[in-house]
Amino acid sequence: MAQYSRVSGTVGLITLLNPPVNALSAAVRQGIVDTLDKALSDRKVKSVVICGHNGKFCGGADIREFSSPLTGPPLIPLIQGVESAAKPVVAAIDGVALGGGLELALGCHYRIAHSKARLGLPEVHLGLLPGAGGSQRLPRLIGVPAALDLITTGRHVTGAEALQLGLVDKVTDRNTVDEAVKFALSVADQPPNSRRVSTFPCPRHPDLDALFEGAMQRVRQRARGALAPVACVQAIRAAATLPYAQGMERERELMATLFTSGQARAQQYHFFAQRAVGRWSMPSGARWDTTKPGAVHKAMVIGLGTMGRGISVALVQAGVSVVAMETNEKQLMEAKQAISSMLERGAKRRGVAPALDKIRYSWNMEPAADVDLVIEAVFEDMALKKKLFQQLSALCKPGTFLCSNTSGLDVDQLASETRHPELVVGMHFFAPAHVMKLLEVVYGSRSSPQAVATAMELGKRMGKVSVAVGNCRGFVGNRMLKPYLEQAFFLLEEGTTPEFVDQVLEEFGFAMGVFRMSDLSGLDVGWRVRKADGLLNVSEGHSARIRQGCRYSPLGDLLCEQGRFGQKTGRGWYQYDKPGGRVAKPDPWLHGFLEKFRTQHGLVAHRIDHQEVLERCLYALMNEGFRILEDGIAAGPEDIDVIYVLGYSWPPHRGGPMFYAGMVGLQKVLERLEHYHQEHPDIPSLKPCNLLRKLVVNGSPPVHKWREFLKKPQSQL
Ligand SMILES: CCCCCCCC/C=C\C=C\CC(=O)SCCNC(=O)CCNC(=O)[C@H](O)C(C)(C)COP(=O)(O)OP(=O)(O)OC[C@H]1O[C@@H](n2cnc3c(N)ncnc32)[C@H](O)[C@@H]1OP(=O)(O)O
Repeated sequence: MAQYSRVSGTVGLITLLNPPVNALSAAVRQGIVDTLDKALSDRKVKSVVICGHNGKFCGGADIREFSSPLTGPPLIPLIQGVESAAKPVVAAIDGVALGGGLELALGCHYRIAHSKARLGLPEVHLGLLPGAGGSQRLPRLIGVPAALDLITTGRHVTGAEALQLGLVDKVTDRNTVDEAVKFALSVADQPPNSRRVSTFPCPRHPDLDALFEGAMQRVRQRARGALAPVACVQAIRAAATLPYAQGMERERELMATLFTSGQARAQQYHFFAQRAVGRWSMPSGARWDTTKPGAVHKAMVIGLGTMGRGISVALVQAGVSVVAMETNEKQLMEAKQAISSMLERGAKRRGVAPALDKIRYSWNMEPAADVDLVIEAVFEDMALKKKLFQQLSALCKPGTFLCSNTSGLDVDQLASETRHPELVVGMHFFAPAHVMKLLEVVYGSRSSPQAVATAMELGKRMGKVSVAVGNCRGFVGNRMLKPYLEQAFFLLEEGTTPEFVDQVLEEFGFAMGVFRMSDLSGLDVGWRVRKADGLLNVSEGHSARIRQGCRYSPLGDLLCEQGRFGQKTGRGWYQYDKPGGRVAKPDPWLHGFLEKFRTQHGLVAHRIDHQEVLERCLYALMNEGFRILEDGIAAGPEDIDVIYVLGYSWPPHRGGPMFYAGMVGLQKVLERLEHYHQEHPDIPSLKPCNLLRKLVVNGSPPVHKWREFLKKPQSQL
């Protein structure tokens, strides 16, 4: 709804009221229509101010309403009504003006913003475009290049940046509504005719064709296969080349296509899933809303390789005092330099001073005695980590939380080395740790709810989306990666090439195919893990393609034995011009090696098509996702999907692997897995999981209903 009052004698004040973000629900839209009508028909009112309740202008259209038929006044004519008002209308922008909220402000004749307010058109992240005139008004107001940037990236700008762009008329650090009312009094006698943005000509640009071609190329590269960014560019092109009314018609057509697309559904699901994962629970019944996190003022990071450095930066930027520790003095100095420059670069980007005084460096563990939380990020070696946890347990003050950045080792084993296993949790960051938004918080069988709440809260402070998951090998993300990688290797053995597999996966929407990605992260990483798991030993009398009773591909190991570790050595699944080179080129040596391997193992290469590559890689991964749900390692499909989109570059417009399984159809996924498992009975990851069968038997319910079919995990406390 919207509240109405008359202030300062002649200003009609409309306040949008729909906590928490004053989204434009049907009731709010109706409220705006009614109150605007009141203001315009009140002869005492000379000008109008629109603001939002509780310091937030408006978070946009109410996304929850997108899945039901439209009720209440539609937004486009509503904004048109604001713009065509005969009395000046001023938007008082506090907090946020996003999506439909900013479009409403663009319909106002003046915009006054708080310097710290955030403005933006983030519809592209919901699979949409600014479809209430935003794609037509914004370029007319701030020019085509700036509009292309804001609309296709969906990025938010501060009030201060908005002033520079010409998006707002005035910025204030005082009370925005008071300033807007003063402003409204000052323009009360000025007819708003010349202030209607829809009547502005779109600023000219010397080479529109080149500009749009460049923009189209960029959006296609950034989000392969996503419809919304392309439609955004097309709509802005209409603004630049057509009269307003025709541009609006084009915007409507494009929006109608997007609105009903599976991609929009997937991205809106992802929006709510990111928020849903914050409402975590544990098998013991402990929950996010009944558990108080511990206070973390001071933390210690142990091990300053790439991960430890990024974690230190993320903590400092979140306002936590950090002791960064590394035993080797030379490495400590190198890390100090790297961390300082990361902090400086980050501060420059955010327009603040770098908080270099928030971090100090140590080559011994003594400072651990005085911190609230420790995150170890040492080499992925269980023996080393165990020793460290023993030492920490003896050194730290009572109540210090002990966290491991392990990407897959057993958190319970680490906890068992300490006097207080309840204080131990996994905090699995993703590289680069100060940039990537995902954090897997891993609870062991003895982790206390408070330890989990503390890690979850700390993740939030660092700007991350934290997902609480149970303890198992690889947790959620890396556990699911295993069958995916495995299939890719098997497909090479059976006849295809790394280039073809990567092409198929990149066409699906991954930024990088599995082999390109493996070259980037280093083939030796997986090799070391397989070695530790005893997988490199061939049992006597057995084929090299069978290990521990299952089909195994030694291809990755054979490349590592040749010193081919990927980009860093200039050779991997591809060749590079030099060690550290980034441009992957097909490698004839590798093709010859694959042929030799097949001959050696009596394999006859056969033609593998696009469908088989995609299905075997993705369905094996999804199947593991169903197993993870069945095992209670993830509480729901949203947790898995958020992990995959934010941590493993799963394309957001496909929602995440579990959502995608629902889109494909669970019945089809089951049938194809059955088919592939019949063809390859020695690959257990292709055997359809029971939960998948159960869901199919129960009519393939939509993803938000799957939790009803999951066993309630037993309390482990
Ligand atoms: C047939 C074809 C017809 C087509 C015609 C259609 C014409 C349509 C016309 C206009 C369309 C306009 C499109 C839009 O406006 S889409 C919405 C654009 N806005 C956004 O994307 C903003 C989304 N929100 C955020 O980014 C953040 O929530 C933010 C506002 C920055 C606040 O962040 P924070 O303080 O961190 O809080 P939370 O994110 O946790 O949010 C708090 C709760 O509020 C819920 N929320 C937020 N925004 C919305 C929204 N726009 N609609 C509904 N609900 C929203 C959010 O889910 C949280 O609730 P919960 O915890 O219960 O999930």
